[in-house]
Amino acid sequence: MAELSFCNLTKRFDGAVALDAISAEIEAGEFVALLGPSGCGKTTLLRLTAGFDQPSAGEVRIGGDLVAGPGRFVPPEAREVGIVFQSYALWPHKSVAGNVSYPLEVRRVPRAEREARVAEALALTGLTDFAARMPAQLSGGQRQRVALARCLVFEPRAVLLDEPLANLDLALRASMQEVFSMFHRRTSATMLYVTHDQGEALALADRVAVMEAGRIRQFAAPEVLYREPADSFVAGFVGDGAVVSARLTGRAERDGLWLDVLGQEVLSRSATKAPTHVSIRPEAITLRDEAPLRARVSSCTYLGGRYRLALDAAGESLVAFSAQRAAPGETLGIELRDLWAFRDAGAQPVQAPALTDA
Ligand SMILES: Nc1ncnc2c1ncn2[C@@H]1O[C@H](COP(=O)(O)OP(=O)(O)OP(=O)(O)O)[C@@H](O)[C@H]1O
Repeated sequence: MAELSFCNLTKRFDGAVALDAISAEIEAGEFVALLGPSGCGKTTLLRLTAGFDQPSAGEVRIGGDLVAGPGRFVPPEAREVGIVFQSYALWPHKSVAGNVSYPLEVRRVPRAEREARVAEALALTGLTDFAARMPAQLSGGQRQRVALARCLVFEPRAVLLDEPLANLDLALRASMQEVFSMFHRRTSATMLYVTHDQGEALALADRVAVMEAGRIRQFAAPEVLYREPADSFVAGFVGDGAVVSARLTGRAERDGLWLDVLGQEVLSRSATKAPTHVSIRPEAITLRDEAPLRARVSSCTYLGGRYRLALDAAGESLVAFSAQRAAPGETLGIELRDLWAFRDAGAQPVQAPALTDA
């Protein structure tokens, strides 16, 4: 049974739709990221799950129990979910151990058990040596670990995290990502993690829900989002690369469709027989001097170990990787392979005229 489930979940603020009939299921122990641009409804979905807001329509279930829906609303304190905010929200006058112990005191857990569980939670988050410190004496990363320890100590059914790393610098974000991963592996907690940072979502989550304008555009494993984006929005928002229009040549094979892409006939993977666009990831472009498709280098950036080339080819902007530096203005030959084709809502598939051997 799904641990968290949303059915036609809708939230309107003064008539404006923030969440538009979302349905999704999250399995016990899954780490799910909600990814999307500012204002797409990520925090609203988290707040409805926590019980800080009531839905305008639809249902939220936790562990199969209806916690919000027609005629029913379970308040946040009775939902048994842990929440980690960007702002840490620690008690400033309690020590680290005091903060972590608090949820157990509220639940009237006996002292000996409380002390054992606090020690365990501090050990799991690497805070044992900081037990007696006050929050003001900690770094941002350490404070966030206290917030995590405080939420795992009462063994919640699910942990909700709202941009927990947004206040930390880049190096600390990377090391805290490892703390979250380790925490998830060791506790098998169900986690719902809000971020607008695609790197964070792809690195941490088992599955990512890509949201836009109150809807989920695609809910899939990171590798699937990258290799098989459902539409132009997902292809553009997740990972590097380009989206260009494609035309059917009418030829199909067991492992794909032949499409006219930038004037070349390219075998493409697809889930639909009538695609309108292709996603061209940098790995799908091979540089080859004698290739007939010509591309002009518009910029070259060193990434460490390889170069990222921004290219113009047949009026489209592409991205390729190269082992060698290239000069802006230089012309290169490129080959396309292993493209992913999809149909964009509203776009009509087009049949290409027969390609001639140029
Ligand atoms: N209390 C509120 N009153 C009115 N409108 C609200 C309220 N809370 C959110 N909204 C609106 O609902 C929409 C979704 O907001 P939400 O905070 O869920 O987005 P988000 O994806 O979390 O964005 P961000 O990444 O900027 O935090 C936005 O248009 C926002 O302005």
